[in-house]
Amino acid sequence: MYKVLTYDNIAVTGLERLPRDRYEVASEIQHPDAILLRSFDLKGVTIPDSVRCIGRAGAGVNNIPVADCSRRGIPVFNTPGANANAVKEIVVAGMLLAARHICEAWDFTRSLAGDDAALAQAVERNKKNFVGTELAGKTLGVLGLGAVGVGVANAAVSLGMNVTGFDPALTVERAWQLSAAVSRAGSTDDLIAHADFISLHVPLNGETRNMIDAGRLGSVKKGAVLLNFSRAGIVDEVAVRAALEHDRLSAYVSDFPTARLMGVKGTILLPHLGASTVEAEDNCAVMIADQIRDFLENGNIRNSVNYPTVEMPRCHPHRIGVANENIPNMVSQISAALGEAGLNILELLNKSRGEYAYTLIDLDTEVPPAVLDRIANIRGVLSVHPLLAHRP
Ligand SMILES: NC(=O)C1=CN([C@@H]2O[C@H](COP(=O)(O)OP(=O)(O)OC[C@H]3O[C@@H](n4cnc5c(N)ncnc54)[C@H](O)[C@@H]3O)[C@@H](O)[C@H]2O)C=CC1
Ligand SMILES: O=C(O)CCC(=O)C(=O)O
Repeated sequence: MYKVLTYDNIAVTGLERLPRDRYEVASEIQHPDAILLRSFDLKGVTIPDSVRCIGRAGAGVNNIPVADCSRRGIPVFNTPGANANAVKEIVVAGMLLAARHICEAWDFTRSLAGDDAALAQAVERNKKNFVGTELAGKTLGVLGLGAVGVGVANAAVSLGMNVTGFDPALTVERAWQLSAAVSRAGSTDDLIAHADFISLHVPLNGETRNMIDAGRLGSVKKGAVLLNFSRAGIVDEVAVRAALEHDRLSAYVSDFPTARLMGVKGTILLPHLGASTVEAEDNCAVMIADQIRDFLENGNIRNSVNYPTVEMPRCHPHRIGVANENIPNMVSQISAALGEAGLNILELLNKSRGEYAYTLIDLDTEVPPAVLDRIANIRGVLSVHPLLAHRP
């Protein structure tokens, strides 16, 4: 049986892709082969030696110690684009909440009492306090044109907004998806200085932490709206608070409430709801379950954030997967260990990505444990796993 340890709620539709006669899936389990999670912070957890892969049902992997996993030969998978539509829709909602003062207006309405005539009178007398602005004709700046950013940019174009975007590593695939009406900002600073609405869609990493800081907030258009459905750490919240208090920003719409921003005028804080739709949860769970299953059973790697894509059709019963450092002589040493044991290689696929590489090898017979040990002890080999067509 394969053992899968889950953190967070993973949609049943996805878990059902792991057949119960071959997979034990539980939130408490000894010696797991795989870990399946959403936003649970795995950084403070000791990952057992038995773990062969980690699956993130979602996009962001800042909750996973990816560098450590890489060094241990553990691929980390995510589900690119699987929840992007859900986030796109909530960002549009966020712009409307801010532009039309819907939260304050709703609070006001809920405070009313009386008969219909009294309600109508209070409504008509007070609605002037909630006059908003329309999105059409305003400029939206989208920072990060990945799965979510492109969706947000295109939706805003269809709402009549002028949209500008910036992404120094825009992929060809995303460029094809992006509306031709979206203009290219010259830089992050350029985007921030000219937008009425600024929406952040970059991953949280060393480069993006606190990228929206006091300096940048000092250059926003007065009364701009900042939307953060990416991660709290992308903004310097002390600077955001000051920008709200000095009316530099009229609103900060964020999916990540933090103590410093609670109750601050102009904040609209949501409980990390971006991907919380039935559709997104199903999409992410199905995609990640399929990916970890294909890895555990066939060694195939698809949508890993730290190892190369390596996919080889399964035509032979005996296969091993080897993760190794991307250094000279690895494949020759691995094939020598197999050859010297009298094992014949039928197919071999080796791919590298940065400092790491991964090799799939199909053989004519099963690889004995002593040979697996010998491969595991080659300097630079990080993990080696037999991939049985049918695990007992
Ligand atoms: N609130 C929620 O529930 C959700 C939040 N997210 C967050 O949104 C982020 C983006 O998600 P996706 O669009 O699916 O990821 P993605 O990987 O498709 O797109 C991220 C884009 O950001 C770009 N980028 C990276 N550094 C940049 C920089 N310094 N300046 C400009 N662009 C930069 C990348 O080139 C890439 O195109 C995730 O990393 C996650 O943190 C994602 C899904 C749900
Ligand atoms: O699983 C969730 O609800 C959070 C989704 C998210 O933040 C992501 O995909 O990066």
